[in-house]
Amino acid sequence: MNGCICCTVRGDLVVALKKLYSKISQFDAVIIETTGLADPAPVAQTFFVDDQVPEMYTLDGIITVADAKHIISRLDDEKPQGVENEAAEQVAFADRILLNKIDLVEEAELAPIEERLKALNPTAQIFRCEKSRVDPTNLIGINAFSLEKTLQMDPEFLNTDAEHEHDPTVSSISTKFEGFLNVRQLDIWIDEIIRTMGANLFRYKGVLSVAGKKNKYVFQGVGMLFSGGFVDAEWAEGEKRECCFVFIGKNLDKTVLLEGFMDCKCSEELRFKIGDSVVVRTGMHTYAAAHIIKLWDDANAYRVQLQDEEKTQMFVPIDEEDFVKVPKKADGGNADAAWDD
Ligand SMILES: Nc1nc2c(ncn2[C@@H]2O[C@H](COP(=O)(O)OP(=O)(O)OP(=O)(O)O)[C@@H](O)[C@H]2O)c(=O)[nH]1
Repeated sequence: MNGCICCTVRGDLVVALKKLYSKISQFDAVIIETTGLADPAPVAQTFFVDDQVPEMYTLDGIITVADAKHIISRLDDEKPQGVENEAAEQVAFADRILLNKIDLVEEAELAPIEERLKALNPTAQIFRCEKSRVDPTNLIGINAFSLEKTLQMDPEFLNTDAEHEHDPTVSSISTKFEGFLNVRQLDIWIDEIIRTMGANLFRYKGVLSVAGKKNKYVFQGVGMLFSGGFVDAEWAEGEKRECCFVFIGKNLDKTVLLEGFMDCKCSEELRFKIGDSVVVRTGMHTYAAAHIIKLWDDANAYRVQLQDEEKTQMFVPIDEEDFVKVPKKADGGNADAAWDD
């Protein structure tokens, strides 16, 4: 179910664990992956305070994955009064810590990061890794969770009435629409929001239906690190083409994010056809007369050939007046004149 695993813990999670138990012969263990914003305590508590769950399952261990590039900023986050720092909680509750993405920081930065983690949790073993590649025998079947140790750290651990508050400044925004998106416009937009709000973007991801392309496009990022690309999965015949995204972060400007994403929506139908004479923007203040030679080329709306001696070819990424126009007839296709207004 959607929502916060730590808040719905006495509901959905317990029901799911009990249902799974009836199929226990078909699996070895249950791995619960919380979001980075979950409080681990109530999740772990489930294995001790429910009437039946403790007889069905043993809590083997809590593994926390820390992003080497971002963990210090998350630990330094100032939280509103009464709100726990989730990153600190997750580190403190861990039996094993994967210090992941070590390729994104200098080697010399790792030791101070580990010191910071050890200050919060002196006993958890730390594994430096990339792409979380760690021998699974270090993580599963380790019998590492200790109730005694946990109660020393958090005497209220077994108190089922304890409430926890989430940071109200952290939220998520998601939306989807049916149709197509211009991925070149998305690149421009993502660049801009990374510049303006990147530090507050904890996680963002989406699956997009790109105009002119058969394959699905997946974009995702953490903070200012964005990646996106076509994946090895085509839109199936008859499958509804749609675009969806989610942003999770702090002080999100939901209107800006929604409007920016919707601005990338486009029609697969283009205004011009192959052979049409147009005027295209070639730089900030430069324009040139051209002919359309290809539609939807490498996710760009057009490929055009300029009417210069070299017959230069270029992409026109977006089918909008700012990028490509009908030449003004009176000027006989004078490129500069097309942008006079
Ligand atoms: N450079 C680098 N990137 C990594 C590493 N590990 C994961 N990533 C990238 O980080 C992004 C998030 O990876 P996920 O494994 O989906 O992380 P997650 O936190 O479980 O993501 P969600 O649960 O989907 O929020 C992806 O783009 C990964 O390719 C790493 O060691 N180095």
